[in-house]
Amino acid sequence: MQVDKTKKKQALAAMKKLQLKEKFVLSVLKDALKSHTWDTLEADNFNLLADLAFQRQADQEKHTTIDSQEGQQLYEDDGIDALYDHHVDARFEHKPMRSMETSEKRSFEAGTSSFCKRPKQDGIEIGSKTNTVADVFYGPASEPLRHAKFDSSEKLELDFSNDAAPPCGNLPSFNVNNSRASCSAIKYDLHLQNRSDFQVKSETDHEQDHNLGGTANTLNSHKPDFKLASSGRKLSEGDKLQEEALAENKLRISKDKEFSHERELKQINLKIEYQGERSCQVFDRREASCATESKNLSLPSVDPITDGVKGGLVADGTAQQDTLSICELDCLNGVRVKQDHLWVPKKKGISFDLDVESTSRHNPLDISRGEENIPIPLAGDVVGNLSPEFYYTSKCVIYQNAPVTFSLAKVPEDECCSSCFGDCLNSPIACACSKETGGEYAYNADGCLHDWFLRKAIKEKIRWDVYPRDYYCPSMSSCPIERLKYVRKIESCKGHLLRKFVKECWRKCGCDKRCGNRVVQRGISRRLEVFWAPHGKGWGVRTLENLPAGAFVCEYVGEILTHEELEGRKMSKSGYLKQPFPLLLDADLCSDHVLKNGEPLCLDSTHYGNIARFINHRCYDANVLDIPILIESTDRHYYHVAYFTNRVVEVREELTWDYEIDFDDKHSLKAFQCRCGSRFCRGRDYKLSEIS
Ligand SMILES: C[S@@+](CC[C@H](N)C(=O)[O-])C[C@H]1O[C@@H](n2cnc3c(N)ncnc32)[C@H](O)[C@@H]1O
Repeated sequence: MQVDKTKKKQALAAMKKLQLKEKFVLSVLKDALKSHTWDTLEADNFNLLADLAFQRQADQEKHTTIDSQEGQQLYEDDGIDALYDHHVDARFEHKPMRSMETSEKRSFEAGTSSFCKRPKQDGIEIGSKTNTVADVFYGPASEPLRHAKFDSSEKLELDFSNDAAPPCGNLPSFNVNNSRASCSAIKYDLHLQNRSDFQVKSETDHEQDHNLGGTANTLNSHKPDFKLASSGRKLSEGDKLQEEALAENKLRISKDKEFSHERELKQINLKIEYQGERSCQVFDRREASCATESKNLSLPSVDPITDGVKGGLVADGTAQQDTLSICELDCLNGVRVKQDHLWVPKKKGISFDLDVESTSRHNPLDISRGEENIPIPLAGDVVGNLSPEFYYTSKCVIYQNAPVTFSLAKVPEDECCSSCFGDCLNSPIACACSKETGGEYAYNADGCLHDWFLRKAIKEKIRWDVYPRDYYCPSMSSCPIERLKYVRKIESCKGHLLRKFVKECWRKCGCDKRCGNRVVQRGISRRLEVFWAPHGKGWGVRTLENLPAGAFVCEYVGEILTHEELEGRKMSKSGYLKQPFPLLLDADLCSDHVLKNGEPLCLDSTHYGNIARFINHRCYDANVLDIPILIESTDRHYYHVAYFTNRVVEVREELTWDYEIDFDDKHSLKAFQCRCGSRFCRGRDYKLSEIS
């Protein structure tokens, strides 16, 4: 059957949105047309075609051989294969969700189908490749970062929902461009499309500022958070004007000075002008701040814009200059805001200047301060410090009492490979270090986890998710973790997942440092970046390169604490641990050996940590998995926690990990309003119930 070019183009465009390759789609289309009419294929925005394409993709993937049958046999089949097939599809976002109930199928609309690989939440495509401001300014990550790049014809889609709040909470956010060569200031006019969807059209306005070293700075994704009056509520004068301002596209945000990207001392002048005919207070200034977000981020509720306002603004359109008292604010993230003038220019509404000083100790080009093999940059699309402040360390450090000592004498001869040479992976006989994984190395020659190991580890987690009760701690109410909790009623332990460990070769082994069985100890080798994550999650981590499944991302590094010490920390400071997440080293807690108080350990990256402290949580279908790694000893009560990708992860995708939060546990300090966006989100009900 002949299909005209336009139709074919439409089909390809729709499939492209689902990240299906053109060649692949053409071949599916060719076969599909043998048994289906064009009309059925194109109905519901190519629903059937998408279905067939994903079916074909799934069939092809089924035929992919698992690379080590012997290794797989290591672990006897535990009967959860069916579950695995069901859930792995969900975890592997890039696979079709074939196992979904038909009733779950929503009508397909390119990019929103239930078969769409990227789940959506509230209409926001997670990890989507729409033009974010950062994308437009910096281009795709494969291009050198931090070059001002802006196509004034581009329309930027900015998300003014609760998502892209600047780290400094109350401050407008702006880009810092580290390129010293170019210099441009960009003015935006905000255009109101509808109440929840703004679009920002740009007008480039190149201004050279040689006085400040020619450093470029672009005002970016300003999140005014101008709340429109909710329907049903009587509009105040301010609300009305605010709505009017937005509706009339009269709001202009610009900055009029360049500044140096070095964070020690920075002066930024931002101007927000209302360009309507009517002057006076255009919007409630408190509402112009990111107040909602600041609550989530535990930022001070002080509003630098509103605080200190002296006197009111005139309502009759005549000019009046108003001065703010100096308001200095130390946001938790270290940004200090100094504001000394708020003035109302004649006829043109309001305008104000903010001077921002940053006091961060982190170098945005490498927050690791050279601790890692490769720099860990802080994405340049927002200004703000990493909060709360911490010291970057690439190796775990003992806080005080943790009984962790390593010595060569403690490593038994049969638990190392002193007679090995070079690369153990090339040795015809697997060395003693592979005993932990049944005589097979967990890593392949590319330094990634073998598929068989990865799949087992994923299954392990799924089993845990589905049958947590199978994992009750044998010691139940005497669980060493529960015993330490400062709650009146000691609850019986909800269980600890007994994990499969990987043992790496180490100093007592005869092999080379480059031996293939030494991956985690060699440190980060992939290009990663800390960025301001979408959907109000705060900072996050994304990859700047495509990662295969099983790739080592980073280790979770922090202070090694005893449980008593951790509980003490929790008690000592209200709100402590709200940001970084302490991690229990409980991968072997349920074995026969019952640990005494003080023995169970945990890692806390609040004060000392590495990039892992920025990895955000995602319920269930996160793309990285934590694997316990033994390096210096085979004593499982202290081990390294390493993150590996559990599927292919694309460049610029956010890396997420399932914190295994018990959202039902109201005592848990860990609980937060989950904004992971996963369709399997466990925290959503919690969130809704908490809000209502
Ligand atoms: C380990 S830190 C991750 C880095 C953190 N976003 C930051 O800005 O430092 C964990 C904290 O991040 C936030 N977070 C992580 N995942 C989240 C999610 N799915 N939804 C909402 N907040 C999240 C929570 O505040 C949590 O306590």
